[in-house]
Amino acid sequence: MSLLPVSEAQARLFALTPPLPVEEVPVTSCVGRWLAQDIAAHRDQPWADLSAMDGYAVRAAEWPGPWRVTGASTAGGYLPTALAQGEAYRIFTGAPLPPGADAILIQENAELTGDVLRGVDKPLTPGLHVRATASDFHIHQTLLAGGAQLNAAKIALAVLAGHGTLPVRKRPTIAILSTGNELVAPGQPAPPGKLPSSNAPMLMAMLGTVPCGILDLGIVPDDLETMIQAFEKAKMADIILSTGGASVGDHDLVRPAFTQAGGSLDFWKIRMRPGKPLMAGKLGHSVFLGLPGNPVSAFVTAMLFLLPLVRHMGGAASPLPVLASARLAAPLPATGERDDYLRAFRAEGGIVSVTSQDSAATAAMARADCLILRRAHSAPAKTGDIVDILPIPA
Ligand SMILES: Nc1nc2c(c(=O)[nH]1)N[C@H]1C(S)=C(S)[C@@H](COP(=O)(O)OP(=O)(O)OC[C@H]3O[C@@H](n4cnc5c(N)ncnc54)[C@H](O)[C@@H]3O)O[C@H]1N2
Ligand code: MOO
Repeated sequence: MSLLPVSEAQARLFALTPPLPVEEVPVTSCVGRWLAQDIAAHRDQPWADLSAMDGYAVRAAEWPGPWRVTGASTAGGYLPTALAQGEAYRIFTGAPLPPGADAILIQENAELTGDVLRGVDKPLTPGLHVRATASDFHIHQTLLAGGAQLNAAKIALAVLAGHGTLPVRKRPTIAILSTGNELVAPGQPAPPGKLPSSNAPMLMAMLGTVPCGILDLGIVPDDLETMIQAFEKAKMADIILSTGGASVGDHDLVRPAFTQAGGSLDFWKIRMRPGKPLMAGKLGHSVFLGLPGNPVSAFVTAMLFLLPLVRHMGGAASPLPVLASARLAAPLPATGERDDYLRAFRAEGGIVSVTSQDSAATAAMARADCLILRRAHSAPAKTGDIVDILPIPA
């Protein structure tokens, strides 16, 4: 079987399923979710000409007064009546200007004797310290595009626009199977021949950065029947995620177990290093993603396939990771048949690749804060060359 280019595999993975259905979610629970449609304003913001400062509402042309203070306007108070000539209103931040007023004399520049007000310092200009009606946004204006990811600022905007809930895509549920006879649960004794299972905790940490629900189905031994049963159980999730058993060895049973459980494989083996044995397919309504067992391979394939799949199912407009550019602090050798995703970190002099690029080298992986993408058949790279990188989310 020839190796599938990464971008083709990503496209085929997304083609296995449309984004999940839409649900209305309270604004306080929307962070990280993707909007299912454009969001328009239900109101003007500000709803009237509002004062930006504490002081006095006046006509700028009447500078420097004197004015007679005949009323007051407060945020949330009665709507002020119109200002007559020579009149000023006491006003506070966020309060509406009385009709006729066009500027705010801040109280630091005001001299008040009884109810007679005079201005000091610089003359007023119309509009000074006034937030004009709808200057932030106006009713019916489209404020947020479908597919945008909701962060704190976008949620604030939606609330001010009049929304209490927002239409977002459902979060995918993910069932994780850690395959391998050699594995023991985290923190358990690992006698010779055994190994703490680190992939599920690592993947759960990565999935903590995207909206989803996780079902850890634990360690599954390399036994065909048990593995088939594990797939049967995992079918309730939107995504079935396995690690290990993806390669060609006698104990690599994930593929046969998946197909015997009724799954249909869409692709296997990607033109990338690490991560070649990655596979994907469909089992019932679930998308199946089989990651290689080596921790570094599982990490890199999760960045390039698992997190993008969650974003795609969650309705993201741009589910793929975004490349950045960086300068190399040291040369890199030519690449071979596969795209290399080198673990690296950003230092003062540029990007430095970690000492070991072995796909089982977890200590080296833990020092990395980015991946350098070196496409297949690239010539050697020199110190100072600009390369593509994928920042690793904190
Ligand atoms: N003859 C060939 N051998 C291999 C090939 C190949 O093309 N021909 N591909 C190699 C590549 S590339 C990779 S990557 C690995 C992937 O193998 P598997 O997905 O079958 O993974 P396992 O053999 O089950 O495990 C590999 C390695 O990772 C450790 N492991 C597994 N699960 C976990 C876990 N949950 N936590 C921590 N560590 C885990 C496992 O003990 C092994 O050391 O295959 C190459 N072989
Ligand atoms: O492609 Mo494997 O993931 O190198 O180690």
